[in-house]
Amino acid sequence: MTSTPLPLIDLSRFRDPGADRAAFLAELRHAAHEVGFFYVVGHGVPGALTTGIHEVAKKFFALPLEHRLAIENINSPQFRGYTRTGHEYTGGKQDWREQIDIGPERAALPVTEGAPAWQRLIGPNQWPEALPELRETVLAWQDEALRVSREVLRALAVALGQDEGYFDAWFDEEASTHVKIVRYPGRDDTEQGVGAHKDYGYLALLQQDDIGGLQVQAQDGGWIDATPIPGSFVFNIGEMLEIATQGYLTATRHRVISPPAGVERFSIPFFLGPRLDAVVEPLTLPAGLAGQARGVSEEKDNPLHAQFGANALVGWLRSHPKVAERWWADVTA
Ligand SMILES: O=C(O)CCC(=O)C(=O)O
Ligand SMILES: [Fe+2]
Repeated sequence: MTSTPLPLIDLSRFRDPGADRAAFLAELRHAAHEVGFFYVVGHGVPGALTTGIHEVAKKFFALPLEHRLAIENINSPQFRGYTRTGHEYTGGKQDWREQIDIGPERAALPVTEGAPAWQRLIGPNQWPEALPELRETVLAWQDEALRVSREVLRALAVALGQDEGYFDAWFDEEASTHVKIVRYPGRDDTEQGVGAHKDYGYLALLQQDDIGGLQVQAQDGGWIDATPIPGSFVFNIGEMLEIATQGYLTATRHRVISPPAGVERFSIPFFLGPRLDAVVEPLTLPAGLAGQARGVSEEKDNPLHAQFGANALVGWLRSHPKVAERWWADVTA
């Protein structure tokens, strides 16, 4: 275990005419290239909203199991809704967390012959009737998480020598957003809260409480604690940015160690990806950076797909075998 702290980026410096923009961009580029994980402050998200979603998350997981199961994800071909503790798998091993998955609210498309399988990821969410305030709080938080992540992505585009709007072309109305509301119950027997993995979109933003447990893999293979910093979000690079930059940025592996027995941890990750139909192309890096691109990682158990819908679908199928078995047997076969 290493205790090197992750870099901290003050995002307000990106638009501040009084700030040293070149220094800001160099720091951001360094954080994203060297570590792939960094804290973001100066994001402008009201404290009332971050506190509000934490409170509503606590209320949801305190509901009787039958109310949580009323929105179980097994009802949803789109993997939306509630996952019970122990029903999610990472690296082939059971994770120890319960969660709600929420995506863009859309009607499911009619299934047509020859349509790509990932189209079936488009569809409605499941919201708990027993806790109506969850929906409005999550939607308000999701708007802010989207705003902040797109701002980070614009700053990254500039730091990579592109126009600020470079990535905007990959969004339109179909921007892929995904919110998870997670509770890690404490345990002492094994440590996997969520196993080591990479995130598959462009960027992930994480709101975590003050318990800790998130760890980031350093380039030397050691694990760095992403110790909670109040008022910050933790950001990390996903696989689509690794593909877009040919490994100048890499999707960094991370995991969560379960809190000890009797302690619970809440976290709210938000994933920003391109449109499901986007095929992410390599961007042209400035000469000074291109030489530092490490190439796209080739792992037997996790081949990366430039077609985002396919990449996302593989991730869902791997994590939720019960939903896969019920709704996706034709694809997994
Ligand atoms: O809960 C956390 O701290 C991280 C969760 C995570 O990495 C994920 O859900 O992809
Ligand atoms: Fe993750």
